[in-house]
Amino acid sequence: MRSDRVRSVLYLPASNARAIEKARTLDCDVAVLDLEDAVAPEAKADARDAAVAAVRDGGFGPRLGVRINGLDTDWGLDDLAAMKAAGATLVVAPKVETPEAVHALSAGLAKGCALWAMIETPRALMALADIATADGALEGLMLGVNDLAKALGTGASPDREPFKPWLAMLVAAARANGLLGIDGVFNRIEDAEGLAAEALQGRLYGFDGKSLIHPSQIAAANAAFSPSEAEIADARAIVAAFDAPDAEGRGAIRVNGAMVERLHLEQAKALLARADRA
Ligand SMILES: CC(C)(COP(=O)(O)OP(=O)(O)OC[C@H]1O[C@@H](n2cnc3c(N)ncnc32)[C@H](O)[C@@H]1OP(=O)(O)O)[C@@H](O)C(=O)NCCC(=O)NCCSC(=O)C[C@H](O)C(=O)O
Ligand SMILES: [Mg+2]
Repeated sequence: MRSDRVRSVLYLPASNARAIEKARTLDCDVAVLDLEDAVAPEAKADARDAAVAAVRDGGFGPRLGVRINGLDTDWGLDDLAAMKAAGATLVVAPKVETPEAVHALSAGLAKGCALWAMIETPRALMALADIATADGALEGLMLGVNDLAKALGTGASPDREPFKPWLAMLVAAARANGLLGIDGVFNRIEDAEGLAAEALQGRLYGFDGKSLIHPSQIAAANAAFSPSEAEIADARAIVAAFDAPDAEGRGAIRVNGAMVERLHLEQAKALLARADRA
């Protein structure tokens, strides 16, 4: 059965045999073999073969995806056909800008294969609502912060100030259409503190998980996107308070000094269910 747990989504170049082997041993929720920007043009065909072999051989954690090249490149259509033939169950498409692109990609996938569309150009930001409602095989939206920073001309900022509108918009588009929302990568491999803060920021904005580029980043993403002990304790207190006899017939009660309504009870139960699954 497919897992919807996407706390940690680790990219690795499909041209890197050692990384593919290593990914089979890692605790990421999703491994994404990259055929696009992490693979040089002269290595594209071999990388595609390696991705096909990896899909066929399996042995990865809960989910394995493949990021293909854009359909407007020399490699995209062959990548898509190869993934269909190999039986890939998740394809990530870079630089999706229109609902028509979602339809074209969906038409090239095997039945049951999910599609994640990368939002990483200004045109995609302007067409986000149309892309998110395109349906087809679309299961998730992924933010591509490197391409987006380049195209928008944004500067570096510790708190991702220039990205905040797009973080919120992507999550809203995902939630409005029952899609997964995956935050972008954090490039500074050695900055563990910065990664932890950015992963928590993504969680705060409502993302389901974070894109990663190195095995050392997995634990921080898994922690940030799992319910914390404090959240579990709060959720249990809300459930217990609504179970108490004096809450009967009441829509709003006081728990630990705050107003809590039945919508919070639903949230609390959902969080506890997630904690149980973790
Ligand atoms: C960034 C890297 C090139 C760094 O490589 P390197 O310095 O060689 O790594 P290490 O020596 O620290 O590696 C230690 C061991 O871990 C394995 N490893 C490294 N990275 C990965 C990985 N991503 N997945 C699996 N395993 C990995 C090494 O093989 C070592 O193993 P061992 O031999 O057992 O010690 C490199 O990390 C890397 O290539 N990362 C992924 C790059 C990538 O895929 N980029 C594409 C997506 S990023 C992007 O731009 C998203 C979006 O499009 C946007 O626009 O934002
Ligand atoms: Mg990109």
